[in-house]
Parts: sequence; structure tokens; C-alpha cells
Amino acid sequence: MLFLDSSDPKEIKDIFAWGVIAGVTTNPLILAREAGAVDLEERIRAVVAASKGPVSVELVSESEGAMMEEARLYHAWAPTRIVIKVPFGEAGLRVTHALASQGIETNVTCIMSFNQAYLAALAGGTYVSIFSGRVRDMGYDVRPVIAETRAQLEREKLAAKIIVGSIRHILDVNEALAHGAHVVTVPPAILRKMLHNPKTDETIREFNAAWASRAK
Ligand SMILES: O=C[C@H](O)COP(=O)(O)O
Repeated sequence: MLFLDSSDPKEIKDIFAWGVIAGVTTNPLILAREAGAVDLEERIRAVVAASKGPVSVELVSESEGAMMEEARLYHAWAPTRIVIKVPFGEAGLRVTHALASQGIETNVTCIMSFNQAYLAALAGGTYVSIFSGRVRDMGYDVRPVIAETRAQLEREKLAAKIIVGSIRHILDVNEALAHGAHVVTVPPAILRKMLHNPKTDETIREFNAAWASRAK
């Protein structure tokens, strides 16, 4: 399954019309780049209106109390659609557990290892987000992180779903899915690259040219 890693409502609306995307993930970096001076609530409401399925909105507070307050604020913007993206850590686990007990969905994020993904799943995270590109930036192989997490979720029948994010190349998508990701969240630019193959273009040109020059 694919989610779109974007906070640009125009791009989101355009790509949702392809019929291939099941949700949206945002983060403070994406929002800062795309939204600039735009009000966060206004931007998230526009993202919700332009899409279908879960929309992840990330907490930027660092203390447990402030994170809970921020989570309640975001959740109220669209209670059936907003998933609270919780940065991984001790406070993050407490917040994930508390939100789960209130029936609020979470996406535990910035996960770089099996151990972190496992803890996030045990705490009741709805989703656990493993960061493919950033794991590779450290020189580690992300594939066993994804595969071991998926195997453990199955063994213990934990409900969490794996999202693989931090996608830098189209091959990262195949790899994440082949190693057990339930969802890959793809930036629009990478998704557009998934469309193209020069042999497809050449073949379509050949077919259309043959039809145009047929004997009449
Ligand atoms: O929030 C999740 C993003 O997929 C992270 O992507 P990035 O490593 O390109 O910032």
C-alpha cells in the first residue's frame, strides 16, 4: 500500500486522482518547506480535504504533557482522519500508550532500528515509521530492520503496521515492500518517477505512429 509523503494540497489532490494512494504523511520539515508562513491548522485541514484515509500530523513538543495537549489539538481538527505522529523516545512511548488507551491513532516516527520499532508496537502504536534513507545515511542496511520488525509483529500478533518512509529512490519502494512494509510513504517526485520507463514511451510512440500512418 502507498501513502503520499507531502503536505501540498494541490499535489495531493492531483495524485489522489490516480487512485493509487491510501493516506498522507507529513512532518515538520515537509510542512516548513512546503507551507512556509501558512497557518498549520489551515494547511492540515486543506490536506484532509484533498485526500482520503489517514493523515499523519507530527508533534513538535518535547515534554509528555505538552505532547498530549498538542495531540488533542490536532486530533480535534479531523477526529476520524488525523493520526498523531509521535517522535520515538521515552516521552513518545508514554504518549503513544496514553493516546492508544483513548482510541487515538498514532504513527511512531523517526525509527531507525528493530528495537525501537518493537517498543513502539508494544506501546500500542497504530503505525511504526522506519526511515529507510536515514538508516542508509548511517551506513546500515534497512532491509533486516523492516523484515525483523514484520516477523515480530506476526509472531506476537501485534496490531501495528509498518510504514517505511525517508524514500530517496524508486528501488527503495520495491525493497521496503519485499521485506515486509505494510505501507511505503512516497514523496510526489519519487512517485512520478515510478511512472516512467523509456521502453514504455518508445512502445506507445511506435503503436501511435503505426496507427497514424496506416493504409487508408
Ligand atoms: O517523516 C518521514 C519522512 O519520510 C522522512 O523523510 P526524509 O528522511 O527524506 O526527511
